[in-house]
Amino acid sequence: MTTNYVVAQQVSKSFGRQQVLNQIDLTLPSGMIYGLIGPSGAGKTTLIKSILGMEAVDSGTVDVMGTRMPNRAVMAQVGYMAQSDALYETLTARENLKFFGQLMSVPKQKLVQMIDYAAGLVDLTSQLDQRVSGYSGGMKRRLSLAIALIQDPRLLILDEPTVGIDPELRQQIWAELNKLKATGKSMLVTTHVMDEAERCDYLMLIRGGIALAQGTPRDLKQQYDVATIEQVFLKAGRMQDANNGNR
Ligand SMILES: Nc1ncnc2c1ncn2[C@@H]1O[C@H](COP(=O)(O)OP(=O)(O)OP(=O)(O)O)[C@@H](O)[C@H]1O
Repeated sequence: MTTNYVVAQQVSKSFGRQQVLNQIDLTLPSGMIYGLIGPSGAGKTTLIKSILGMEAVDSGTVDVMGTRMPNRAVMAQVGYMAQSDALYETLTARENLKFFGQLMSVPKQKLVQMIDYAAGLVDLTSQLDQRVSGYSGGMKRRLSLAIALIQDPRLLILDEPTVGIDPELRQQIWAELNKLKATGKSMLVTTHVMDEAERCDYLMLIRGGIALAQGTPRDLKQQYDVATIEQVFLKAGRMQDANNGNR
């Protein structure tokens, strides 16, 4: 049976006079990679934070794992990788992983195994005992991803996980995300990288807080009669601008 890990219905949110999310619906079942694409300022991070219960919505509802959000216990079960890295720079990567693992109540015997697994996944095994202050931007990003995985979550929410990560490692990370998916885990991923959008099972195109289009990459390309998601993105944007101009 397919379970819905996330069900967001008619979510709206404003900051002051600016409406950042306008009646967004999003359903994320188990075993799916769901991509959120949209230009800078479209509302992607605000939507993610609303789903996590970190941002209060003005109207609409969000359920995660069948529980109405906000809910601290459920939030703690979600692997979340924020857009900016929240790492302890004076600690080593291993110490960071250990700290966050303990915070997430990972059992002691499992923690050592999970640190090895997560570090291997992001190719940081040989640098695990270096201080984070000496890490490059891409290494920090990879460590943040490892931390999001440390408690072996069923749901991962990743805000631009591959920014600053070189193409080869990005391939490896996507291969691993697909493996995680095959075990029934789900991922909600924001990205600016169009070839990553093509790798998602399902996409929401969001612009100015409005879900312009939703569907599988193949459906979207058919719907807009174009060859790539980048072209879908451009065409949907132009159509939105034309509609706004007509109002
Ligand atoms: N706490 C806040 N207070 C006021 N405005 C905010 C706040 N957070 C976000 N915004 C505004 O809401 C809009 C959407 O921001 P959001 O970060 O959700 O966009 P985004 O699609 O994630 O962009 P990016 O791809 O650049 O990360 C932006 O105009 C932003 O300035």
